[in-house]
Amino acid sequence: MLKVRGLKKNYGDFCLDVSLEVKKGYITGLIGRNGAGKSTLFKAIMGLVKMDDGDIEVFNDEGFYSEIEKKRMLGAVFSDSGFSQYFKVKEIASLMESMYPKFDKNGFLERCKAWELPLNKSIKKFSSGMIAKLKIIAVTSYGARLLILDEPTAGLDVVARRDMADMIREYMMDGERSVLISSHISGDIEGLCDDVYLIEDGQILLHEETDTIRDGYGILKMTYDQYEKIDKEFLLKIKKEKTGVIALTDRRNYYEENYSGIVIERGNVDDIISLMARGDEK
Ligand SMILES: Nc1ncnc2c1ncn2[C@@H]1O[C@H](COP(=O)(O)OP(=O)(O)OP(=O)(O)O)[C@@H](O)[C@H]1O
Repeated sequence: MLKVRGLKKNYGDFCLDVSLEVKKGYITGLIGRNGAGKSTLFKAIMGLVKMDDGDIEVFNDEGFYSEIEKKRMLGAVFSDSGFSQYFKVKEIASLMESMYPKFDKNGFLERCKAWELPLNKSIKKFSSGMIAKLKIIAVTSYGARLLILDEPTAGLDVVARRDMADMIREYMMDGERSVLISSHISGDIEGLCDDVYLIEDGQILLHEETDTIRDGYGILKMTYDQYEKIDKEFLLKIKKEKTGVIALTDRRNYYEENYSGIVIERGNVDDIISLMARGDEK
């Protein structure tokens, strides 16, 4: 669905250098801290930022589509752009109907009502959470086959975040669509995505299927003595602390089977990010 190869963009000291792929039927997550390069990558994919080098293929393995068709099949949500503040939801519906042949106007208005967005109020009076909801309803209403969602959960409360995740899952139901979604709230990504890229300082540090992270990765908590004796072959990163050593592995089972005296936890995406980004080589 989407292939990014060797995309490079320099902003002074910051250098983005990324390759990634989003497969058909996949929700792919991009997790990274503030300033990691998520928005720059997404804007480059949408053609809003000029790349210094690299190659981006969208829908190339899906058959032949004209450039206008490709644009209609691609939907994006950015936190710093959206509809004019002076529009009302009803006016946005009419505008989108004129722009997108496959726009589902009734479905759009129904979902706005279900999410308690007033149809006749200018969106200038909407809260940031209401605007975030409106954007996601809009982008999933015109038959786009690939969504690029840059921190779509920013500004949403816990309930609205769950609603949004449900809406994305519903959008994915036909199996022919894909989503690339960024967040620095890894909880959002963990429950939703099929695979995850971890970005730090413009570089991809890790790419894994979420099932592999859940089933294979683990955090080992050891004394210095235990660390000295342990087989380090499957340790990815370590962090030395006053009380002992914490290590990240992608072969949790191996250590569970062979080192019963060591504390081994499953670890969530946050733990893994923190060790991948801040840990040392073993
Ligand atoms: N137009 C620009 N001109 C100069 N530097 C820029 C520009 N856009 C982004 N940058 C720099 O590129 C780096 C990556 O920024 P980017 O917005 O892509 O990060 P991000 O991961 O989306 O961060 P956040 O989570 O805070 O939105 C930052 O150092 C930022 O200052």
